[in-house]
Amino acid sequence: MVFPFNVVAFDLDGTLADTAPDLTDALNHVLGELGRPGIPAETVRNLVGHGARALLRKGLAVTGGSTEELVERGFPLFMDFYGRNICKGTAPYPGVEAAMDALAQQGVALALCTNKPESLAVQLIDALGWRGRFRSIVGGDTLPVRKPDPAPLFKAIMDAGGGRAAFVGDSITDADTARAASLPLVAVSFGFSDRPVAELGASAVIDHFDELVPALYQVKR
Ligand SMILES: O=C(O)COP(=O)(O)O
Ligand SMILES: [Mg+2]
Repeated sequence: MVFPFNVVAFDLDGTLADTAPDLTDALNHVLGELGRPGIPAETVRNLVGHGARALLRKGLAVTGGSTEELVERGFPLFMDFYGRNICKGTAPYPGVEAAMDALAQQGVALALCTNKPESLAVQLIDALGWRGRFRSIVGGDTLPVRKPDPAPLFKAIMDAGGGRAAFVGDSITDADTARAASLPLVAVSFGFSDRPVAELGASAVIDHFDELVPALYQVKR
């Protein structure tokens, strides 16, 4: 059977890898520098998905209040600390490399569409040894707009060669992006969603990456 998609685009944080430990360390480092208490990784999981500034803004909000001045003060500290510690506690989700191999064997091009700043996304993909797997990488600052605007997803797909495409993600941001792009979303149930994944309105939900290829056959359009 011919594979139903030419390009599969992936979100990064909470989809390909559990980045919460390193994001938490970086956020707590910055909060400490700004005189705030740290917050646990379980809370941080619910704050990721709208980019680094949004993470900082939400981290400040739950530890005493956020101002744009504090966000701007903290942002370079976050970029510096996280950049130096980006892959210490971060772990790929089980089966993700086998799933990427299976897609590549079908001739599918892999694209990355994350709200992480592009430089950090490239750095993390490099650290995970995945640079050769991705035909395109689009971050939250690659274009003037970020997810849930569909433009970054379209760019990631076109840069990867275009054609029939599906998106794989973990959060409401990804669901809104896929909807805006009129593309199918496969949602992962193990990511950073701040609400039950069943409520995202995804075309399919997977609990393990072994289910990705069958799910893509099922959602083909
Ligand atoms: O919020 C972020 O920094 C990135 O999150 P994403 O990879 O899930 O888009
Ligand atoms: Mg995500």
